[in-house]
Amino acid sequence: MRIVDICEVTKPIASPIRNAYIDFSRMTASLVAVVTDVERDGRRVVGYGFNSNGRYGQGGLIRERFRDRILEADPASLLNEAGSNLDAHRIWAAMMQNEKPGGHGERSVAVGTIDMAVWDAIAKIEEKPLFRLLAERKGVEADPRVFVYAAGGYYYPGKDDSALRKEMRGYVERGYTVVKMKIGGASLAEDQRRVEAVLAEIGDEARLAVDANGRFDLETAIAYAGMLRTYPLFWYEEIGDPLDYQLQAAMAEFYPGPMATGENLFSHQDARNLIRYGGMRPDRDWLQFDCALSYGLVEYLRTLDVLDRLGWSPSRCIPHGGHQMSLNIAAGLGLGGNESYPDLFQPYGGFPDGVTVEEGHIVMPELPGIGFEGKSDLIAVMRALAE
Ligand SMILES: O=C([O-])CC(=O)C(=O)O
Ligand SMILES: [Mg+2]
Repeated sequence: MRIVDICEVTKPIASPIRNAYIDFSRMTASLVAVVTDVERDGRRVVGYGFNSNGRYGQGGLIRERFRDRILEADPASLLNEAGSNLDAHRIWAAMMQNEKPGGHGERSVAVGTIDMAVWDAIAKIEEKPLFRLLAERKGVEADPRVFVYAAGGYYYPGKDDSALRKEMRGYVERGYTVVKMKIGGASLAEDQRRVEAVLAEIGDEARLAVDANGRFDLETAIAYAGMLRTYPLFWYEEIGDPLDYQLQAAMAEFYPGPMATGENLFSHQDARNLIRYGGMRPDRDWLQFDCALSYGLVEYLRTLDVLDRLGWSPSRCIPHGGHQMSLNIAAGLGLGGNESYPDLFQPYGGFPDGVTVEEGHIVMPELPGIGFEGKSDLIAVMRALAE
């Protein structure tokens, strides 16, 4: 049993939207295939992965460094003890040889993308949904019913309050009970008007979360907190710079409601620093680390260990990114849910065909691997890469 090839292609996921920090007019994502010599059901097992939106494709790093380290390793060194399957932890170690610690940069995105494809292959070789395999290995019960919320509410040219309300109404009609919108890309007064427009639209049918994408300095963060805390928000997300733990800690004094952050922290060490120094409150705040951006599930398992040691339940994690990999982690390891972008970043985001949102939850279908084969537009793009 061995990995015979690793293919990467960088694909556009461009759109005219913007958040408080970036626009997505040139956004790209890496799509990766890990091709094995294993056959299941008369078909070669190929694992697939891609990176989340918000960081660009990683073709350079994947092709120049990480792919070759796996392909040049002794194939037997990448298998589990029994030699019956690939071992994600050993493959991860092969990728990360000769890499210094710290200064994570974006190699974490390249490694996370390959790691996703490795786990897809492993679960396919075992002929199980990844969420079942993860629960089994951890000795816990899987729960295929996962909370999901609708992320959107971006700024884009010509978008007025009525378009924003219509977008949010669409999410509520599709079964979501929590919707998210961007703030920090306009004046405070304008954002307050937008927030009030959305709250008037959704009434008590759904809750609203807001996301500042790390835009605010302390003064602005506090000014927004004074405005936002008058509404019953689901959370106030990524208020200041992702690495400014002191700012995050200070916000607890000004914002009693739930806060969320972590999508731009890319390692278990960074996650640990957030918990140590960021003043996050385990009874109400949310952690959004996204394995596809942060060295993959092998590293995410370390992050969950760190959280456990520091008294945090996995149910406080609702990852960023809206991909099926995190849906599997949520269903298998008891996360609090997952992000979803109902109208964005297709075909990569979303659910397998036929899966619908009901009362803010989806039920995972029993598909081998991560479940990409159940999403026809996505698997068509994936198979074009490697099958
Ligand atoms: O706009 C983005 O970069 C995505 C984001 O923050 C989120 O999904 O929370
Ligand atoms: Mg965010």
